[in-house]
Amino acid sequence: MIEAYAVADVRAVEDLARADLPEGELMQRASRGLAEVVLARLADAGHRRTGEPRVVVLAGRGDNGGDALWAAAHLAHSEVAVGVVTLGRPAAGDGDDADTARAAALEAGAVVLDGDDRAAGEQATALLAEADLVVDGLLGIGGRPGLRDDARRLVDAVPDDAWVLAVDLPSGADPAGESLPDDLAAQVIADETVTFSLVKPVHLLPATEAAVGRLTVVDIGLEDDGAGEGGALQRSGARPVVERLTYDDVRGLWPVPDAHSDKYSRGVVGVVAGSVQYPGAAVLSVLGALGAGPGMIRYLGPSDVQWLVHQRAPEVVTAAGRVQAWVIGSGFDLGSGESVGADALAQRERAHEALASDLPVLVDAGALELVDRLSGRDAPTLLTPHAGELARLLSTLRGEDVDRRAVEAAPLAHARDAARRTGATVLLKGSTTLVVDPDDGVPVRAQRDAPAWVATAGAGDVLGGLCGTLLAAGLAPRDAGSLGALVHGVAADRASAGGPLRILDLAAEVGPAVRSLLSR
Ligand SMILES: NC(=O)C1=CN([C@@H]2O[C@H](COP(=O)(O)OP(=O)(O)OC[C@H]3O[C@@H](n4cnc5c(N)ncnc54)[C@H](O)[C@@H]3O)[C@@H](O)[C@H]2O)[C@@H](O)CC1
Ligand SMILES: Nc1ncnc2c1ncn2[C@@H]1O[C@H](COP(=O)(O)OP(=O)(O)O)[C@@H](O)[C@H]1O
Ligand SMILES: [K+]
Repeated sequence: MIEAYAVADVRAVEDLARADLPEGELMQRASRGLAEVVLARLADAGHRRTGEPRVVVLAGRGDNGGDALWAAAHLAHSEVAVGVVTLGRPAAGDGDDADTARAAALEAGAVVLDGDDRAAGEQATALLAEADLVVDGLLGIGGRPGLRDDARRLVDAVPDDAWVLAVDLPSGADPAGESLPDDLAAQVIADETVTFSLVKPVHLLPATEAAVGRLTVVDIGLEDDGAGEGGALQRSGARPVVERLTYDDVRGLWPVPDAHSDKYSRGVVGVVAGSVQYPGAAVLSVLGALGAGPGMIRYLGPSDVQWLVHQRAPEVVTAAGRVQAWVIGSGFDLGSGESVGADALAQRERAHEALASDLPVLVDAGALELVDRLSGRDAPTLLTPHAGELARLLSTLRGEDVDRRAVEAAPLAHARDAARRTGATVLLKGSTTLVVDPDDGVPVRAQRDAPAWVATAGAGDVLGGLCGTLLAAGLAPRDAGSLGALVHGVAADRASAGGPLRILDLAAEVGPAVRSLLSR
């Protein structure tokens, strides 16, 4: 599991650690670790042009700039050609003279330019044009989202083929990971981000993760080292606010049958999905559920759709009976007004019954409009909207128009609001999928496991079925949603293998994905 801590907690942990250490020690550890990563990337050489490697370090006025400036000094000592552009007066480390790091970089042979000076600004642009690797030390966890014009001019001058390595986080990104900057161009888009001991929400949440690139964690000694006393993190009592399941977590969470299992104890999934208009969604929902290994599937829906489901999955039972969790809504066409047909009415009735039951229910797509049926529901409930569906759901809940773009600009806040208002767990789909519990104190899960090729019709239907099997096996909605998203992503990766994928292939890869994850 990867765990991220809120910025205020990170500062408290760092303060605790600093109290036991010589002045400036944490920044020295951070900058040395950072310089080592730079040296390793230069050695990788894939992104290097011919000739001697040129590193340009952008250093802002805070401690993020201090880290970058000290790293520049270490690099210059390692015979790397380093140019530094400062904006404002960079800090030089806890309690140090503000000029020490700058002087150290100069003395080690780095070219240091004052980016606030107009003439030097032009030199800085020329220096950047030749860079193989750019270290972004403009803003760290003290940064407000967005970049000022002076910083932006420098960032705009970074060549496309330079490796952009952000210190702690890409400057301009919201450290809390809550929102996109107003102007998307006003942030650094990093190839890699080097952070120090603790992962922060910016690194895992959907509004900011895409700008982070590859995440590398350098240990500066904030966590328990196993030597007995407990590290600053443990002593602070800080709890993570965001979590990400990794492949190694699957074995501990996945419901694996044993000698005492039978089809009922493993879990029967009831699927109420599809319509005469969208029959395929029923097939995909059922195949997603089957891939995850349920005890049994009951499919309820129009007889033509049942027939289609049976063509693909003869083991599906279509008679009513015992169920341990429901999956409702994929491919619904519930109709409205006078145009409601008998099939649509019957589907609506089945969905109402599922929501009125005391069984876990996964509510997808068309069934999300039955939101008024959620009030008073105590049983586990997992809503699985994409951004557009969440905007519609919130419009209904708030009684005012919520735009899809508003959801995309601040995904976590919107998912949290929907979870609070409905009392359900909300899984918001996207390239990073969020799973938000209605209880604010529970860490949010943020999964990013799928290739972008999976953004194709039907992928969500498979996900719903897959998560439904996990609910029927007894997993809580947060575990079912995040584990389901992980496995869905791995299956998509296998089906894609770097190219376009068909949804039936994705569904067929769910079982093999589980097998490979369980045998790690
Ligand atoms: N505190 C510690 O013990 C450690 C801190 N470290 C580094 O210190 C960083 C945090 O340093 P700071 O707290 O100084 O914060 P920053 O380095 O993020 O800088 C904040 C400064 O930038 C200004 N600013 C904020 N947003 C701006 C914007 N959008 N445009 C222009 N100026 C803006 C602020 O007014 C403030 O002066 C971390 O990210 C990390 O890189 C590391 O050295 C590890 C140890
Ligand atoms: N750019 C992307 N990268 C990775 N995964 C994505 C991306 N866009 C969407 N997804 C995933 O694809 C699936 C799409 O589901 P959904 O929007 O419900 O589609 P549909 O309703 O057609 O099945 C979700 O699992 C979502 O998380
Ligand atoms: K930075």
